[in-house]
Amino acid sequence: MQDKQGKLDLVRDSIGSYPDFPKPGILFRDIFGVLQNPKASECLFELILEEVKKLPSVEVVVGLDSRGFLFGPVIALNLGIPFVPVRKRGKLPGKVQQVAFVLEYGQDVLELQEDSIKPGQKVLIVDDLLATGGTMEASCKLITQIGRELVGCLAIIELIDIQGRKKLNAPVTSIIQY
Ligand SMILES: O=P(O)(O)OC[C@H]1O[C@H](OP(=O)(O)OP(=O)(O)O)[C@H](O)[C@@H]1O
Ligand SMILES: Nc1ncnc2[nH]cnc12
Repeated sequence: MQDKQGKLDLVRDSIGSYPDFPKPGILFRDIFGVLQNPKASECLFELILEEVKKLPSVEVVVGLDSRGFLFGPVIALNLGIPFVPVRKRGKLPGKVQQVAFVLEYGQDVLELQEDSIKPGQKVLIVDDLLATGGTMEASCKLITQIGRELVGCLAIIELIDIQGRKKLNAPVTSIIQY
């Protein structure tokens, strides 16, 4: 049984770092390095669940396309609550709500199925990484656009210098900070 600092160290040491990917000047933090190491993966999920259980009554976990899908369903399963995806444009069937958001080059659209979250349900948004916060901010807008209550945002990795959390009107939790 490892203590909290031991778990954090193992997870941090397992995150890959790739300079100049996918373009010059970006230091890419690769969460898949953690999932390739079962012990690190176990430690990460323990750390995540410890944080999530501090939040007030989460009733739905929303995961962001695509790396949020690696964590959201496991969190939801552990809490015994539904998992709902936010996807990039054109991937979800049925009636969807849309939010456009600005990326470094150009823009994209995120979508959420309208009937996926019931009125009054409290929502936690989960993604692997918070950088500019553009993706998380657009996802927060989707939740409030359909009139649902956002209780928190969880990013496994937070790039703190970029200050993406300033864009978000909900409590932000992260596990590993760079
Ligand atoms: O805070 P931001 O500046 O918005 O960046 C964070 C987002 O960027 C990455 O996703 P990406 O768009 O690369 O898509 P992917 O998860 O499908 O690889 C990451 O998984 C977050 O979703
Ligand atoms: N530096 C980074 N590493 C991995 N994913 C990212 N998404 C946005 N910035 C990123």
